[in-house]
Amino acid sequence: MEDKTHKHVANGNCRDINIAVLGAKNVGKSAMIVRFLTGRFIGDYDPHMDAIFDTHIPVDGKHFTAHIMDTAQAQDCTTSSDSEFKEDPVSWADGFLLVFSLTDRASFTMVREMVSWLRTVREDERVPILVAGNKSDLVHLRSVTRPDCDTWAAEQGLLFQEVSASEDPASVQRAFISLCRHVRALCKKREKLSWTLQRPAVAAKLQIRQSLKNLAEKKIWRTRTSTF
Ligand SMILES: Nc1nc2c(ncn2[C@@H]2O[C@H](COP(=O)(O)OP(=O)(O)OP(=O)(O)O)[C@@H](O)[C@H]2O)c(=O)[nH]1
Repeated sequence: MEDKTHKHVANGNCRDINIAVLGAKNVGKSAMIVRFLTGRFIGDYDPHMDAIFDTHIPVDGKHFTAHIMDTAQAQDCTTSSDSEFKEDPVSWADGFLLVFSLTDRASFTMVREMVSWLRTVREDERVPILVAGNKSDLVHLRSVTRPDCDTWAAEQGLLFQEVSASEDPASVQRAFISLCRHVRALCKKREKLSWTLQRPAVAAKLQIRQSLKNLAEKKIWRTRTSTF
């Protein structure tokens, strides 16, 4: 755990990615993080564990550092103004892994509320979100169906994956990597846009366009006032 105060990639650093893992209690947030970081499934996790873990991972052939925040304390982050985190996960994160349990319908409802809420509170509405339905191994206890998840995810334009932290390590790996890839793609897009806007020719063009717009507005205003 190194630097907890670095800025998210929206501020221009595509080599570091902040991921906040959110969801209801007992859905397997810590289990997924531990599985991703260590490859192991322990079974029981300290429910009061809240931390940021750093790991180096490759995405599309390039290595970068992912900072992963386990929000064990935030049972409902939408009302966590008294959160014990040093960092507010909502403004800190570049991407969100929202976890629910496929055996717990209420946790699915909470994740759906979280998506709407995140899109309201984050200025960049298209903040990357991946929803993971965990505990897919507990087939006999399942209460959230695949069509339920797929339909909702498609409506919302969200990435969705079923995972099992206990039985399917590759599914957990895929979920994290896929979210990181999405964050990086967005970061690269922003980087390219800001580079383009800084080019003198583009800046001059934008300035001319703005001047023409101002002139046109002035002209409309004059025409309107001269009719009185
Ligand atoms: N069968 C099964 N059990 C799981 C899976 N993932 C986690 N669990 C179990 O679910 C329980 C809760 O896991 P945690 O990782 O502590 O859940 P959490 O969301 O971090 O919980 P809080 O810290 O209370 O917010 C533990 O008993 C885990 O062993 C899974 O994929 N399959």
